[in-house]
Amino acid sequence: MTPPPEAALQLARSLATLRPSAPPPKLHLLTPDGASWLLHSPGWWPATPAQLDELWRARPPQPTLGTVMGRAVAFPRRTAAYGEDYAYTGQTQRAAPLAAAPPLAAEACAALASLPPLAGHAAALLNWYDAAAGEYMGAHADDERALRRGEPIVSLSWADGGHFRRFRLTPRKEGGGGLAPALPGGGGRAGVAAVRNGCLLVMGGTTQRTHKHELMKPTKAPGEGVGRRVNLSLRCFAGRAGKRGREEGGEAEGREEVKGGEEGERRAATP
Ligand SMILES: O=C(O)CCC(=O)C(=O)O
Ligand SMILES: [Fe+2]
Repeated sequence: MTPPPEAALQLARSLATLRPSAPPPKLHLLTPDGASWLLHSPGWWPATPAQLDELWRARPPQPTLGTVMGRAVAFPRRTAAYGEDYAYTGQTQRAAPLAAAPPLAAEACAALASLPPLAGHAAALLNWYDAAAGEYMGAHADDERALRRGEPIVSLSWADGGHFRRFRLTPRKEGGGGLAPALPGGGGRAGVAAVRNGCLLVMGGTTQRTHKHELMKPTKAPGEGVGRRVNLSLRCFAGRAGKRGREEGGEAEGREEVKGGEEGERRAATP
C-alpha cells in the first residue's frame, strides 16, 4: 500500500491543533502514488448564524466580470480577494487588506497562516453563492503561474444551517490516472463531497495538475436548492513561500499577469 504523504500528515496534525475539539482532518489519496491528496474535516470551523449574516453583508453588490476569449462574462457568484491581487480568467481581482475581510474570514486566515506548513499563504479569496439564484463554480484547476506549485490550497465553507453544496474532484485527462474516491456526503458518487457549514477541504501535492474541482450547480433537493454559502480559500503565491517552499529549492516563477492559461480556459468553458 502507498504510504501516506508526509506533508499531508504533517499539515493534518498542524491543522488539528487549531481546532482541537473538531474532527481531525482525514486524508484521501487522489492518485495511486499519493502525490495528490485531499484533507477533509466536516464541521471543522463553523460560522455562527450572526457570523454568517456578517459574511453575507460583505457580499459584493455585483458579480465579477471576467474576459473569456475576448468576451466579457459575469461569474455566476460574487467574489472578493484579500491580501494579494489574484489574476484569473481574464481579470485581476484587486485585493483589499486581509484586515478588511469580514472578521471570521480575517481570523481564520490569520490562524491558518500561523501554522508552519502554511507560512506564505497570504492570498485569500472569498466566494459567495446564493443557491436559489443557481450560483456555482465550474470545473477548473487552480494552477495559475502566479501560484506556488505544490503548495496546498485550503478551503473553508460557511453556510446556513442545514444547507449543503456539492464539491466535486474530477481527474484531468492529461493528469496521469487520478482517482476519484467516494467522499463523505457524496452519496457514493465519485469525487463528490457534500460541503456544509464549517467544512474544511485542503487540496495538496499535485492535485491541481491531476484533477479539476468545482462547486456543482445546485439541484432543487431539500437543503441544496436554497441557502447561502461563503467559501474562503487561502493560497500561496510564488515569491511568498514560507520556509518550507524555500527549503524545497523551487524558484519563484514571479507574479506575472496570467493570460487565460489552461485554468482560464477551463473556467471559461464553465465559468
Ligand atoms: O467554493 C468552492 O468551494 C470552490 C472555490 C474555488 O475552487 C476557487 O475559489 O478557486
Ligand atoms: Fe478553485
